Amino acid sequence: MVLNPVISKLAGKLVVLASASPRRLEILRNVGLRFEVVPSWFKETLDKSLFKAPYEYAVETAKQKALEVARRMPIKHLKTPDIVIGADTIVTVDGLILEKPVDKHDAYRMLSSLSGKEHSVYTGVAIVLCHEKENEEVDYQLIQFYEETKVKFADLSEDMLWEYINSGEPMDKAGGYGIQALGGMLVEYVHGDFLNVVGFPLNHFCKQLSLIYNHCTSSSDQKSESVHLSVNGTHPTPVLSQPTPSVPAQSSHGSSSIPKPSSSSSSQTHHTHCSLAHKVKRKGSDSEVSQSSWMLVNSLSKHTDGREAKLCNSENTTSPLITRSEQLIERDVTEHEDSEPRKEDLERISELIDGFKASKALFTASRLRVFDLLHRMPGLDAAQVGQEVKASVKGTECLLEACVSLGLLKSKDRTYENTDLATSLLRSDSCFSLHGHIQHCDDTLWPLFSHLESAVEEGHSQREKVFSRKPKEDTFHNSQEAKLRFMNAMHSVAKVAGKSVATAFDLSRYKTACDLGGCTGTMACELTKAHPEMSVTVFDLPAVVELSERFRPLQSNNRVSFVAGDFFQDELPKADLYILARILHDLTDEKLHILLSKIADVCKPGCGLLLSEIFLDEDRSGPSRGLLQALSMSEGKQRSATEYSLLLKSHGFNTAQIRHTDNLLDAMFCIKA
Ligand SMILES: O=c1[nH]cc([C@@H]2O[C@H](COP(=O)(O)OP(=O)(O)OP(=O)(O)O)[C@@H](O)[C@H]2O)c(=O)[nH]1
Repeated sequence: MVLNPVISKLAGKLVVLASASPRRLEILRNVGLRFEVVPSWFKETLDKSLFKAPYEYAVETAKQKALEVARRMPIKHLKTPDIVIGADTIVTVDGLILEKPVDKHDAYRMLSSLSGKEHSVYTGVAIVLCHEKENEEVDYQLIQFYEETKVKFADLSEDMLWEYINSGEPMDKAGGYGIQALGGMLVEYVHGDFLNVVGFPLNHFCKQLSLIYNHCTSSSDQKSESVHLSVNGTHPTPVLSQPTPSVPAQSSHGSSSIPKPSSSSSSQTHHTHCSLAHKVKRKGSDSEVSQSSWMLVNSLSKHTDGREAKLCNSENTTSPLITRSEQLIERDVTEHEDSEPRKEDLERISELIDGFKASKALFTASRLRVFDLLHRMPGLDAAQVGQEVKASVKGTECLLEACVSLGLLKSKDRTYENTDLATSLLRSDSCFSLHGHIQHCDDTLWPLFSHLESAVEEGHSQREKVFSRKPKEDTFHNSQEAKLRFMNAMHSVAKVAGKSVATAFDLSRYKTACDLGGCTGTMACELTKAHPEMSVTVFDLPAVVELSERFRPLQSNNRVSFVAGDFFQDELPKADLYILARILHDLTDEKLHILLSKIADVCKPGCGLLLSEIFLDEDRSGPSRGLLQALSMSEGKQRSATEYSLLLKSHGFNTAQIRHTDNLLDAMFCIKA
């Protein structure tokens, strides 16, 4: 990229944005940066009174967000990113730090305190460079900075304030406003980087990147300190995990290649303070070293030997760290070709090879209701189980032993009982039973996957061949039993994932919702539980609505009602929030646009859309449950959060928040512009 060559230096690196903010995603995506989004799980609860200046709080929060993801990824995602970017935006006025409002009254408190005044917006940014070493340990280097922008609000009348609050825009935004949208109308002037207010100081970020990749200063100018990461199980915790209040900012920094900020006053157009100081404890010494620098570079290492890693040296304009990692990769390749296979590689491959056997053992035990039986009668031996489930003793014994090895059953003196996992998820009558989903996998997906080779060769689903029915015929043209099985599968997934989706966002402003294709009403029920003032209409095909009566005693709730209809053909029920859970991934592009256009037509500005699907990683490298599902899908396709976001944007819905729930389904909340 000519405009900013440093962006292209990141090509080929695994860059991760540790943020759920759709604005940060858009700002970075717009300049051509390719990255994955892994929102941080760090809770923004640092004690603000520990920080001398507000920007220190923002920088520390950004650092904790980025480090949490940098540490989690090798363990949970089984890959180590090259760079993790974290950010935190705050507003300060009258000595107070304002973050995102928790409810409408909080938004009112914030916005009325900003009315008619100038305030500062700080975004703290942390860039964590991860360097995987030969022994699979990871070195972390940390670069932190912040940007300040001054914003002046006009005087806001009560009517204006409440109209703005009721638009729903303030809720997920620092200080309770979005300068890029309706909130822009409240602003008299902006002094400084506009994008910094929106959530990411792009210009400053690019400067820092070029400092890392292009213009390294000498190692003596750019000191880096080793910080010991104490290893606690698989979650190393840095010694500096607590906020470390800094000494006052210093502006001078040797021969740093980034110009010093000009002295700032409240009327300056660009505030770029970057002097931070942290106290780092050296291994083997109790002395605390204060470091104040234009850019703070800490090398955080899991090593306990106190070795220092330098980011740059004077002879070499590229970071020796990067050169070293490239050398490592080269050597690794040759070593792996010649040497014996590694134990963990063999284990991984065996696990994959045997995966289908494990699935089928689970499906069979589930179909024979082994988990129900052992819940009622724990401590049976193989002969007793065989007798109860009408199966051979020999076969039952093999199945039970296999289930023990898979962690589904426990055995003692050749008798069997359920593990906690089986009790909670595998019994057919447990609250979070996945029994219906497992049966669907066995009845429908298993046969489809045995024709995977032809599906891949021919590029389309093998449903017709496998179930001898025309592709246009869907599940609901089949027997009552098939319909019920399908509904059971949907029901069980919605039971397990429903609460995470329903509670992912503050939807309290919406009083009427409509769950399109809401099946048995499980998600609707979870939404009414999470939002006591909300009523939800489940809109689904007449056959589904009729059969859903069988599930109703499970979720008796007078705020959930059912309307029969076809969302492609019939008028949609009126609502101010529409829910699309596990619908879009299964539709062709054409159907998808028909449906989204229909929703957009009935939505007024401010109406919400709650989307729930599996969101693929931005580079489509996972999660495998999403990618494996795609192998048996008939019409649609799996998408990343960004792809869904752009799709919805093309129908006038702006993404307000995205949640990777860590449950079976992720969630996205959009607002009609
Ligand atoms: O004018 C605007 N001001 C601020 C925003 C958005 O506000 C949030 C700030 O919150 P935070 O920094 O905590 O980030 P989160 O959204 O919670 O995401 P993380 O996962 O990174 O914690 C941020 O989204 C700004 O974009 C705005 O949109 N306009």
